[in-house]
Formats: sequence, structure tokens, C-alpha cells
Amino acid sequence: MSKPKLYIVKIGGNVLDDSEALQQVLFDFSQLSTAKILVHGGGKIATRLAERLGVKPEFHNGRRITTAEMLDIAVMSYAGLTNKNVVARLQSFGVNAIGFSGADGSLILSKKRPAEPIDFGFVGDVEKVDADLLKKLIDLNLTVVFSAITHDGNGNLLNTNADTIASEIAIALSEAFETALLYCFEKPGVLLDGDDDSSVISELPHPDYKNLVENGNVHSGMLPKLENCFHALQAGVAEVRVGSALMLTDSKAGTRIKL
Ligand SMILES: Nc1ncnc2c1ncn2[C@@H]1O[C@H](COP(=O)(O)OP(=O)(O)O)[C@@H](O)[C@H]1O
Ligand SMILES: CC(=O)N[C@@H](CCC(=O)OP(=O)(O)O)C(=O)O
Repeated sequence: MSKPKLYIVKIGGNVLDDSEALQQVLFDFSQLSTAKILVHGGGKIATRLAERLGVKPEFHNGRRITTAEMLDIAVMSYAGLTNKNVVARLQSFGVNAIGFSGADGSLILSKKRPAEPIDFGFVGDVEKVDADLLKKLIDLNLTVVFSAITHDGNGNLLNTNADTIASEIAIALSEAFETALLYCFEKPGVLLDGDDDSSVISELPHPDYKNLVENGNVHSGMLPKLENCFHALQAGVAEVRVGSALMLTDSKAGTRIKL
């Protein structure tokens, strides 16, 4: 018997930061007729909140260093304001959305990243996703909305990259579902030329990706995103695409990642 389809859709910081773009992506998400899970980031919003609160955001090679103060802000911003806004908007579209961090129901357990070679602070690497509980929530017709916060099982919350949360959830649910992992961001796909939106690469197999990295066509946030994509495919996720909200209504939109 074939498995039921499950969409895991991740929305990035620039989309969350643009009220109209967010409304469109959430509406399109609400129209998916199969089971679905939403994962959101919000790095940009947390950085702005930190600045407003007089906390200096710190980064190493573009990746956030989560100090104790920054962790508090991340929890307030991701698991609080952003998560609840997304849930409320989905409710307005008739989706029975329920917002969680990884600590809720212990849905995502993580481990604090070692301080060597670089100390990223209170950052968690995903150890376990409770696929059974997620499946039960899906069976209840609930649409889970995850923020980028997990826990270590010892009472500590940890900041966890939202792209990684999305790929680990997709992997954990791939036994029970035919999983489609969609990374929605502000561009139409992986671009050959970052400044030219018409240069979308429609299919990206791993050898081509390696060439793009060598030639500098793919850089910064797109590097870990694509690493998550290939990891997900290797671990049994059926379909992985990167692109704009158009992917939710058009199966040909965005960049299809291949092994
Ligand atoms: N070849 C490429 N095509 C598209 N975007 C790219 C490319 N190389 C680097 N990028 C950058 O990657 C960013 C997306 O990564 P990131 O900011 O982590 O996404 P998200 O908004 O999902 O968190 C884009 O905003 C863009 O600046
Ligand atoms: C550990 C880590 O990288 N945490 C991310 C979580 C938010 C996120 O992933 O947001 P985007 O998807 O909008 O980038 C951060 O604090 O920036």
C-alpha cells in the first residue's frame, strides 16, 4: 500500500519579515489538501529585537552565536511572537494549527553543540524527533507549527537552525509518509547568478552542486540549506525543493534537489 503524502514546509526569515509575502505563503499552505507541518525561522526578526533590547547580535561566518541573553530573545521571538502570529494567521484560513517548540511534548530533543572548535553558545543539534507523537497529532487533523527552539531533556532550551529542524522532521516521518520537504524563501529557487531571479536552476543533482560551490555561485545561507536537502534525500525523504511560495501551488516551481 502506498504511503500518505506529508508536506513539511519551512519558511525563512525574509518571508516572515514581509507581512504580505507571509500572508500569501500561509494562504497557499492552508490550501494543501494533504497532511502538512510548518517550520519557521525568524533569524532576522530576532536580530532586530536584540538590537532594540540593547543586546549586540554576534555571528561567526554568518552563523549566530547564541549567548544566554540571545537565547532568551530567541525563545521570546521564535517560540513566542512569531510562532503565535503564524498560528493565528493559519487559524484565520481555517487550518487547525498548533504551535510548538521542540520542548512541547518533547517533540524534538537536542544536544548542546560542543564548544570546540567554535563556541556557538546555546545551540542544539537535533538528536531525536518523536515521529509517533507527531503522527498522532496529524491523525487528529492538527497542523503542527514548529519554531526553531528545542530542548536537551535536562531543563534547558536550545536555539536550533530551522532548516535542520525541517529536514530532521521530514526524515523522522519518512517511514510513515511519503514526505515532501519544501524550503520557501524570498527567491524563486537556487540561482546560477544570485542577482538574476530568472537564472533559477530547475534541477540540482549533487555533482552539479559541488561545482556551483567551487565556482562561488552558491554561498552563505544557501550552503547549509542545500546540505540539509541532500542529507534529507539520503535519509529517505521522497522530494526536496527550494524556492518561493509558488512551489506550494506549482509542482514545477523552484529548484528540485536530486542525489
Ligand atoms: N545561488 C544562490 N541562489 C539563491 N540564493 C542564494 C544563492 N547563494 C546564496 N544565496 C543566499 O542564500 C540566502 C538564503 O539562505 P538563508 O538566508 O539562510 O535562508 P532563509 O531565509 O530560509 O533563512 C538567500 O537570501 C541568498 O542571499
Ligand atoms: C542555531 C541557529 O542558527 N538558529 C537560528 C534559528 C532561526 C532560523 O533558523 O531562522 P531563519 O530560517 O530565518 O534563518 C538563528 O537564531 O538564526
